[in-house]
Amino acid sequence: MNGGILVVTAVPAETEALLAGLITPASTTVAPVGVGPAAAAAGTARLLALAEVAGSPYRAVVSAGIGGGFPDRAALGGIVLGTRSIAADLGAESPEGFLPLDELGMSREHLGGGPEIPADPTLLAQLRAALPGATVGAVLTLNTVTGTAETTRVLADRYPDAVAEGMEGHGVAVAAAQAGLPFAELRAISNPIGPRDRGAWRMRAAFDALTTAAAAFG
Ligand SMILES: O=C(O)c1cccc(C(=O)CC[C@H]2O[C@@H](n3cnc4c(=O)[nH]cnc43)[C@H](O)[C@@H]2O)c1
Repeated sequence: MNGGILVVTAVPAETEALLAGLITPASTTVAPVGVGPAAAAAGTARLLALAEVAGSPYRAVVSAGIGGGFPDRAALGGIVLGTRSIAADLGAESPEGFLPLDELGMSREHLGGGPEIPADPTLLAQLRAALPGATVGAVLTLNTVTGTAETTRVLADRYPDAVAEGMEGHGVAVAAAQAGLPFAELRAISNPIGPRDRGAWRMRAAFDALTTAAAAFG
């Protein structure tokens, strides 16, 4: 869509939930690009490049979908807006703890967008104004869904401002950064981060929240 926003999700069900809530569908493209940061980065970069080649580049990119919420930081069925998207397992272990990619001595040109990519302030402000009930904080991107109390505690301690986790945000952010486009991340909380417990999932509430939140994209 010429000059429109590109909203990418992991799976078609998330795309459909958002499409059901758009007010002006002509100004927003919603598309599934795959699960995990690699698929999300590759799929988003391809869509951005195709639009550029067609002479109708997008003006902004949003990573949207369901996600896990840190207990007491983000409510089930609520919406989270990311202040920054963090590649929380991209780096190196050491006896002193996790070392993020930018602390491994590599030159900046090899870091892509870097292991932490901030949301565009103007785009985030627009989304916050449209979604005043949203929880705002850092969103982690992980290749592995957190499933133990220990990992939950480690991540919560390492990132005190993190409110949610997903598997795509940072990958989408890298594609947006490399295309020079504003980026933001939106997550509807489907499950608490912690010991694996399918009984605690609230998928219907999260998908309904995505549909309601879609009005923020126009
Ligand atoms: O099998 C499990 O234990 C499990 C727990 C949570 C999510 C899944 C998924 O397969 C969904 C991955 C999909 O949804 C996003 N998502 C939703 N909740 C989380 C989460 O707690 N941590 C990370 N990602 C989550 C994610 O962005 C993927 O697109 C399985």
